[in-house]
Amino acid sequence: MTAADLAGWPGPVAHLADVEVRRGRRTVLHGIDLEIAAGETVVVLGPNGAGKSTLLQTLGGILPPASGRMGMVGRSATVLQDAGLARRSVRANVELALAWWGVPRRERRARADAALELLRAGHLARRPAGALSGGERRRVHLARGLAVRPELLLLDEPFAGLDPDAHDRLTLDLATALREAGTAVVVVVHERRDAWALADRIGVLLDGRLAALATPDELEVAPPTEEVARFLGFTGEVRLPDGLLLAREIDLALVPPADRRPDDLDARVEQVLRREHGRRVRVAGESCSAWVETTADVAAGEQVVVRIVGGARFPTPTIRT
Ligand SMILES: Nc1ncnc2c1ncn2[C@@H]1O[C@H](COP(=O)(O)OP(=O)(O)OP(=O)(O)O)[C@@H](O)[C@H]1O
Repeated sequence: MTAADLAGWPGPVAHLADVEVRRGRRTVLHGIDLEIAAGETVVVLGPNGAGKSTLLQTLGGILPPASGRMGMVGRSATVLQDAGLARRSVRANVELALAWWGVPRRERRARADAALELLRAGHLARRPAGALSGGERRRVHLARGLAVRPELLLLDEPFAGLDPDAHDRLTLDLATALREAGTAVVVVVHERRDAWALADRIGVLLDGRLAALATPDELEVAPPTEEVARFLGFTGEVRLPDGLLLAREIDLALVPPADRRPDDLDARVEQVLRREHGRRVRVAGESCSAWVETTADVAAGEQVVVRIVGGARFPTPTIRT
């Protein structure tokens, strides 16, 4: 099936239903339910060893499920972060991929150039592939993946190993390129901010299970479980009369004691870490233990007043010590 056959097709480009995947005798993915809609970007986040690469390999048809159902419309293309390039020009490398995918010779050059442009790598077309920086090489790989116009593009850690500026630029350019190309994509990333920058939906993979699958807005407001919330950075804990609040640094604020309200919390500053702007302050009190982002000039040992301005609420308290 080709992309043309998909026009007007309402269903997902790929779906997994109750899929289990084994590696050797170990089950590394359990009960995975996932549908990827045409044009959608699904970002997969999870700690090391959670099964992210295994999920990509399953979607790519490399690792068949041991049980469950899996369906795919058309073809998938996988872009590995450290795959090699042929010792030819950048454009020739993209054209090679197109040839391999059966694209007629007369179409290859225009499609290669368009894909390179999409990744802001048009100026690299005539460069030898061996003479690229890490960030440039990554763009060429991604252009190659987009040029073949797969029904589903699979990206495994596209930003790994880039310096912070190259990382930020590529995140932005990839988000734009994916929107313009309209290709359905599943991307594994390590950093939460990349997930938020790219995703239509985010899947959180914990210990081989899809512990959450939701839009960035939904996940930010209401992570489904404590485990997911903690993984997403809601690591501060506040004991409430009716449950537990898990909080990110920005969900709590230090307020001047004179402004104290009845719901505010008393705490003591335990640690102060400078950052480029402001400070991260570790506070602990009778009912809270958390990091708070602040511009206030506080020192370890000081008593402070903490206000709750966000966070995720859970009914059953399970404070860890
Ligand atoms: N070839 C293999 N044979 C057996 N077990 C494997 C193999 N590759 C991975 N595993 C195991 O499967 C589990 C999932 O690995 P996977 O590489 O999918 O995780 P990941 O989330 O991509 O991790 P990372 O973030 O470290 O890349 C891990 O426990 C890993 O040890």
